[in-house]
Amino acid sequence: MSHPILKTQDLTVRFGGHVAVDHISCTFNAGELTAIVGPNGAGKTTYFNLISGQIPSSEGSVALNDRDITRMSVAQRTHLGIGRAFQLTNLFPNLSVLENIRLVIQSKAGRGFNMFSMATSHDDLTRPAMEVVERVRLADQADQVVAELSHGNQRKLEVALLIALDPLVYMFDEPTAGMSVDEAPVVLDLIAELKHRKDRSILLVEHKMDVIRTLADRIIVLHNGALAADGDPATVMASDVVQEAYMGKELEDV
Ligand SMILES: Nc1ncnc2c1ncn2[C@@H]1O[C@H](COP(=O)(O)OP(=O)(O)OP(=O)(O)O)[C@@H](O)[C@H]1O
Repeated sequence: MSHPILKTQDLTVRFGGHVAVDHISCTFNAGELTAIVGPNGAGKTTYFNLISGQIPSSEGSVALNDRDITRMSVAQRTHLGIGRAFQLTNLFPNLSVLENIRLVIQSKAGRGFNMFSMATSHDDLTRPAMEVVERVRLADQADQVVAELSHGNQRKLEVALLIALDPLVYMFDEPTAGMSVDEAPVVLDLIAELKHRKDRSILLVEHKMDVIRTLADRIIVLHNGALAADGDPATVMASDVVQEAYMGKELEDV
């Protein structure tokens, strides 16, 4: 049964006189992938930043499994189960793909986040890390230093790190941006696989209509920082608010 995992209540942030996120109250359920859409400047990234703790809110609250996390740091939120892809990238650009994933697994296992404690004998960490590497089809790059990866493979690594972390709330911000048509399906398949985890909630900021159509169970629309629509994809996409909000803007295919 789907249950609420993440809740924002009247979540608001002001930059000077500008209200970038305006009293957004929304609940995100387990087993649900919610696409967050809206025109440029609508507040999508800022809403993400408030949920993951990148910026403090001016008003309102964020709760994870009914626990108030509004004043917690990014690290505390990550520990409790908020997982945002980019937070984890380039942790150690001079370490290999496998080593980076192993560090996340090590930290998740409660053994601290200490790269100096790494040793090849840590088979119990290397094996699950290698499984993740294979799952995201980075096996050929497992020993490659992260800084030298192609853009597409760096994006795959973002997803890999998140899978290794296995948070309660997966947050993806345009996960296939800048990827080639050959590379994007791997990432989309991985996100689709995550949907089988019925005890997790997935949030996805996305402009590409085909991606939304394939993955979303629900769409919320932000407009001028406020929640303008919320519902199943077919209903929301056909709504006046979406048609008016975009009017030939960047949401592809509307
Ligand atoms: N740190 C900041 N200081 C001042 N204004 C900001 C700051 N961050 C965001 N804004 C403003 O808040 C509004 C929302 O921006 P945000 O980046 O969240 O929109 P978005 O929906 O993610 O847009 P895009 O699709 O272009 O990424 C914009 O008007 C932006 O200029």
